[in-house]
Amino acid sequence: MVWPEELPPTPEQLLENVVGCDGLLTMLSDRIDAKVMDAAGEQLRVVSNYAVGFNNIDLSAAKEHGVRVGNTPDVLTGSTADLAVTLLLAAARRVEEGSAEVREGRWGAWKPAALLGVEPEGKTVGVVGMGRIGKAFAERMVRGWNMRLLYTSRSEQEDVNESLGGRRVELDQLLAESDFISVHVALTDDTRNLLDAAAFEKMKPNAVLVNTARGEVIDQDALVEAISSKQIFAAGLDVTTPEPLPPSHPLVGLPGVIILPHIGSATDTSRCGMAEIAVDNILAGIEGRPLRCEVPLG
Ligand SMILES: NC(=O)c1ccc[n+]([C@@H]2O[C@H](COP(=O)([O-])OP(=O)(O)OC[C@H]3O[C@@H](n4cnc5c(N)ncnc54)[C@H](O)[C@@H]3O)[C@@H](O)[C@H]2O)c1
Ligand SMILES: O=C(O)[C@H](O)CO
Repeated sequence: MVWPEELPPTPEQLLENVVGCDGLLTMLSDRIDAKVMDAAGEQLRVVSNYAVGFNNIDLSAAKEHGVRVGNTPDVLTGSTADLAVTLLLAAARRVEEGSAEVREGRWGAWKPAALLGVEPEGKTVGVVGMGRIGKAFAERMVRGWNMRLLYTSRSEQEDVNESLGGRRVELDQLLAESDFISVHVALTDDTRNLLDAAAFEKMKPNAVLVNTARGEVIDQDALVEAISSKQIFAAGLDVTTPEPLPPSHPLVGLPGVIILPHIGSATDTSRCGMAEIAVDNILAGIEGRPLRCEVPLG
């Protein structure tokens, strides 16, 4: 069956509707854990996530249940890196605030010091998590704006060091020296709330923070405080927790913050590429063939 509603199934609806399925094609709003796998039944062979991130799937439970897991890497790397650049520039140049002034009829006159922003040219960019999207973002910033590159990674990235002049550093150094910080780590137990109040204290007052990874990597209460107290300059977020963020949340409408509805991969090219891989993955899993893109279960 194809879920017919506009909104994703609730956890209860998911449990009811997976019964008897051989494969599940899931989205990041579907939490797939042992309960769901038990409800599906023993014939469940594959969970094919229509996303590169797979933090919504319990991999240990998948291993225990003999269920393979697929994801959709690469085809969305460029589009998501482009959106990180878009957010960086939009936050740095206060596009949201300016646009709101025009829309709401508050724009009085051109003034020399109105809506002053910060420029990336020649500054330092810090990439938190140098995976596929982190690299594509770093390439854009170093080649486009001649930036000095710092990054965190679980291992040294020789190609990044050689081709982009990158330097792998500890997170604290990245936070203290970067003018622009972009988050690209996968969400895991190690990266949840990686950027907390202590991290914001280390950042420069002119820092612009971008997150296109997962909302849970940033402590949002700490971010509200950091922006409100001008501890950092601005933030551009494609991801939040929860999604959608209620309109009453203090981050919504906070000057200096621009929030998008998780559209990093929202281009025809990326979404069609993701669909092809996700369909290939579920068919291969059901038929017992190797998945085109398989998530290792450890
Ligand atoms: N906004 C969107 O629409 C959108 C689109 C695509 C991906 N994403 C998010 O972006 C993430 C990255 O995608 P990708 O294709 O680059 O994946 P990737 O696996 O290539 O990169 C993730 C990187 O995080 C690193 N990492 C994990 N734990 C770490 C830690 N504790 N410290 C430092 N680095 C750590 C990994 O080593 C890896 O290099 C996805 O997991 C997903 O959450 C969001
Ligand atoms: O992980 C992913 O792929 C995104 O969040 C949606 O494209």
